[in-house]
Amino acid sequence: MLVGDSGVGKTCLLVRFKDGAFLAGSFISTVGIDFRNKVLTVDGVKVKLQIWDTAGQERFRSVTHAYYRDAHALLLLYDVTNKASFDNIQAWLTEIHEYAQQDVVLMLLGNKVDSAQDRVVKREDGEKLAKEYGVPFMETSAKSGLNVELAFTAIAKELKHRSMKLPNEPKFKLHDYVKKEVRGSGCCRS
Ligand SMILES: Nc1nc2c(ncn2[C@@H]2O[C@H](COP(=O)(O)OP(=O)(O)OP(=O)(O)O)[C@@H](O)[C@H]2O)c(=O)[nH]1
Repeated sequence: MLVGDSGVGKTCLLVRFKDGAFLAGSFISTVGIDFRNKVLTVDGVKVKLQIWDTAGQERFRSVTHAYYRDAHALLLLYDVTNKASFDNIQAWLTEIHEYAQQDVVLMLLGNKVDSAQDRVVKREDGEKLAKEYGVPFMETSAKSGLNVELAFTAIAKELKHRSMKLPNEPKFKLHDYVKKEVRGSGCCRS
């Protein structure tokens, strides 16, 4: 499930991952909740991800609360060009703590890194916050595609590992895996 303030790029991130495209132009806010499926092959095993895209707007909050309970993983986004969306991360984490399963897989994503000139949230601030809460962290761009595949693959690997629990398989380490992240703005393919 994708969560975070309105306008941080949740729908665009999902569309980039699902269709490999960027929704340029006018911003159409998600109403309530929507989902898309994508099948990934992870270590030779097919994993079907059902990805729920939530509305970031406050007025839909009661709708999204109802979905937290069934989520196996949450991608929590802020927009590196919008300080308020970063400042609200703690409130989102409180909400997640209240409504989601205790062992939910959680990852923090700083999106829109292609907009280097408009950046107001430093990479180190994202890293620091993620470290404080023990959450894996990456910077992404739905516009350029930077780290989008990697973020969803990391989640898929973790979920596959949890569901299969093969005795001889080494433990998958999500925190280590996200170190494959490509740094920079990744500017720009549409
Ligand atoms: N430059 C840039 N713009 C982006 C990126 N991702 C999204 N946007 C733009 O940000 C705006 C909001 O994107 P959405 O994906 O609709 O945001 P959202 O988080 O789904 O918003 P809600 O549905 O209201 O919760 C749109 O105008 C997008 O084109 C990105 O990675 N880079």
